[in-house]
Parts: sequence; structure tokens; C-alpha cells
Amino acid sequence: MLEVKETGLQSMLEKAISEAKENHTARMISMTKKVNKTNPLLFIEAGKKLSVDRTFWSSTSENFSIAGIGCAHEINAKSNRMEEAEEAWQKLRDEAIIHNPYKTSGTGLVTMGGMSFDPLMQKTSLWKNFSHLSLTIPEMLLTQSDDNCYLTTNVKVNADDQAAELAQRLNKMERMLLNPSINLPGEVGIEMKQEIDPETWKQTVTYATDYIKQNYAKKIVLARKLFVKLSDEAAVSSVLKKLIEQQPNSYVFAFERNGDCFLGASPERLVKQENDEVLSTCLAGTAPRGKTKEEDDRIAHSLLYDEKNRSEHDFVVKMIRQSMEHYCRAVNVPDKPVIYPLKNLQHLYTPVTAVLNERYSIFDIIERLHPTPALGGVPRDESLAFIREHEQLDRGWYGAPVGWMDSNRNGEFAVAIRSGLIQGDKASLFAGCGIVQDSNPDEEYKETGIKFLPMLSVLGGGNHESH
Ligand SMILES: C=C(O[C@H]1C=CC=C(C(=O)O)[C@@H]1O)C(=O)O
Ligand SMILES: [Mg+2]
Repeated sequence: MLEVKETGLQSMLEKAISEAKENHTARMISMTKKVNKTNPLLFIEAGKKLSVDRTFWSSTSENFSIAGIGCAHEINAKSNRMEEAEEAWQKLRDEAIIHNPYKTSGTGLVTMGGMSFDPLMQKTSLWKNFSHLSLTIPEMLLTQSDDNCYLTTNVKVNADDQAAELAQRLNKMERMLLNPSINLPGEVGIEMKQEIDPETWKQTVTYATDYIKQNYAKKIVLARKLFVKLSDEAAVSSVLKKLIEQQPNSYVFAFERNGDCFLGASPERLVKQENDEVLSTCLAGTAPRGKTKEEDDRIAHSLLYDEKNRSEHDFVVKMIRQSMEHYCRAVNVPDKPVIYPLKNLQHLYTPVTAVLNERYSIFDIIERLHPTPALGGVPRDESLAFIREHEQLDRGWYGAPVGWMDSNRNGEFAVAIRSGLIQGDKASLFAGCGIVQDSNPDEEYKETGIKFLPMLSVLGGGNHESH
């Protein structure tokens, strides 16, 4: 990567164009500057006018967000997807001309995106706009970290581009996106909710417990879908605002592809990297919140000592520990879980810290960790085969890693749960649960019901039980 000191956009473009002419190849330039404090959701809303894909990530507990508009470059990968994606990202990074005087994570050349849960599953039309892996480098990127905001402009320059014209277009786009005089659109409501055949789903849970009792697998995570018809087209910016307000301790994300938008508020970190320090999270085992402090404490206490939930959780801890030990040193995993409280439910939670060995990257960790037994099962291959055969659902990007990385070995990926695919005035919500030997179909059905609530409530229907 070529780090440059110049600050003028036009002069950087001129330099890149002349290099593109010399080398007969396009050049990516990335230029970062500090801007006045800006609401990232207004930035996202302003981007709607451009009819391009928008991207959003926020870590609500850290006061950190990245909002992206448009796409300067997309990394797509299919069969050997993590390896292909890493190669493409490295090449792009090595060849980019970067001006970023700031050390803040998530500024400069950043790529954001996700992948499907299972690359071996045939895509259905529901997820037609989402490829098996897609990471984009947004054209305009607003990074908000505590009280600071940074704007990064990324553009791929060709030999026949005109620097002055390009600079003018980008400046105009910047002014439009940072224009604070727009409002977030109003809320939508839910017109109709439709569960997909509850009895068949419960029957599948029974198959899974039988399968486990016969020793073919130890844990299998099964998901289901809730279809929702909205009163109007949902505005991504307003839905994100509500998710941020209502779901502390979560990663709020949105990825638009051709008008469809996959978004959610996931409490589950897959991996965070800051230079060579990595964090992961074991999150599995679920109970509702209590209505009073006493009831809440009582539920939390019984969750901590409940054998079925502890076994769901312990499979995840064991697998994540082993995976981290493969690529990291100083892997630290506490002996027992603690409670992770969320608005609508509480989980068993074990944090994992480690130091990444030099020759490995966040791609290696994602590849090894996904899917953890919080979304797949144990053993991995057997549980995935069961899911493929019996689940009757195209998970698409649900349950898969989504996140971002920058060119300075920082990045974070969450597991895309508590999420839904919004297509105009329709939404498909997804929720799953870990099935172990003593799972009860009705209880698991109820558990998935609570897991729909975070999304239902931001779409205007959280207070009602689903039918
Ligand atoms: C699969 C989901 O949750 C996972 C994460 C936390 C707890 C889980 C559980 O207790 O079953 C699931 O493994 C989901 O929310 O769709
Ligand atoms: Mg569970």
C-alpha cells in the first residue's frame, strides 16, 4: 500500500490517473479527513437519494459506528470463499493509494460485508441479491468513534477518467451526504405476521433430539422464519435508529443489496481484532427477562445452573477455545459463564481473549469459527448435514459472519442473528435455537418466539405474541 501525504482530492486523483495510464490498470484511492460531528443515521438517510447500496455497522456499547454509501469495489467469492476473499483484499490493500493521517480503527480503506450461512446450500429467490460472500469498499464512509467523525472517500480510478470531473462529482456527493437538514422518515407498522408451519418445525426438533439420542450428533441448531407484511416500505435509517435505542450491548448492522436490506441487532461477537489482539464470544443458552428485579434475578440464577442450557453453552466454549488455540497464543477462557442481559432475553456468556500469531489473519479465524455450535452444532459436519436436509429454510446471511475490517489489522465480525431481510414492505425474520438431547419442542418454539422480538418491536409489532 502506498501511503501518501497530499491532502487535495484532485491532486490525488491526477496522480492515480497517471499511474493507471502507465500501468494499464485501475487504481484504488482512499482519502480520509476529519469532519464535524454528524449523525450517521442522517448520513444513511441522505444516501437513499443516490439509489446505491448502503452499509451500516454500530457497536452500541462502544459508541462506534461506520456508515457506508455506494460501492467503490466489491469482493465476491464463491467456492473457497475465505481464501479468495483474503487474496482479493490483500491485493487491493497492497495496490491502493491511501491518505489517512489518523490511527483510529475503522477509518481509511475499510471493507464491510458478510456471507451466507452455508455456501453449499443452493440459494433460493428470497436471497437472490445476496451472494455467498460479498465485501464492499463503500464510496463514502463515515466513521464515528466517540466524539470524532471521519469521512473517507474511496474511488477506483481508470486511465481515461478526468480528475477535475471526478473530484467535482465526489465533492457534490460529500456535501449532499453531510447535509444535516433532512429528517428520518416516520415509523411503519405490522399488518400481518405469518409463521411457517409451527407443527412441522416442532416435528423437526423431535427428529433432531432423536438423532442426538441415537448418537449421530450432540447438538443441532434449528432456525425458523417469520414472515411479516408491513403497512408501508420500511426506512432503513429509522429501523436502525430504533435498534440502536432498544438493543444496548449489541451490534446493529445493515447491508443493502439492490434494494433488499439485511439488518439486525446481534449480541454475538464472532471475532474482534485490534492489531494482534483478538476477542471472541461464546453465547448460547437463553431465558426470558423477568418483569421485576426479583423475578429477573431468579430466572438468571436458574439459567446459570440449568443443565440443558449449560450443555448448549459448553459445546460452544469448547469449540471456540480449540479453534482459537489453533491460530493464537495466550488464549484465555473463564471457567464458567456469566449472564448477558438483553432487552427481551438473557444469555449465558463466556468471553474469550487471545493473541493472534503473526502469519494469521481475521479471515483465518472467521473461517475456522464459522459456524460455531451456537449456530451450527456438534459435530459440525453432521449437524450441518442435518440442517441442510431437514430445516426447510434458506438461511441466506442469517447466522453467518457480518462485519468490517480496515487495512491496519483491525476489524470485527458478529454472528448475524436477531435479524431480518427487508424487501420493501415485506420482511422475513429469522430465529434459531440450540437443540440438545433434552430439548423440548414447545420450549424451543417459545425460545425462538422471544428471539423474534427485537426485530418485531422495531418494525412496530413487538408487544404482541406472534400467531
Ligand atoms: C440462533 C440464535 O441464537 C443462538 C445464540 C444465542 C443463544 C442460542 C440458544 O440459546 O439457543 C442460540 O444458539 C438466534 O438468535 O437465532
Ligand atoms: Mg437455546
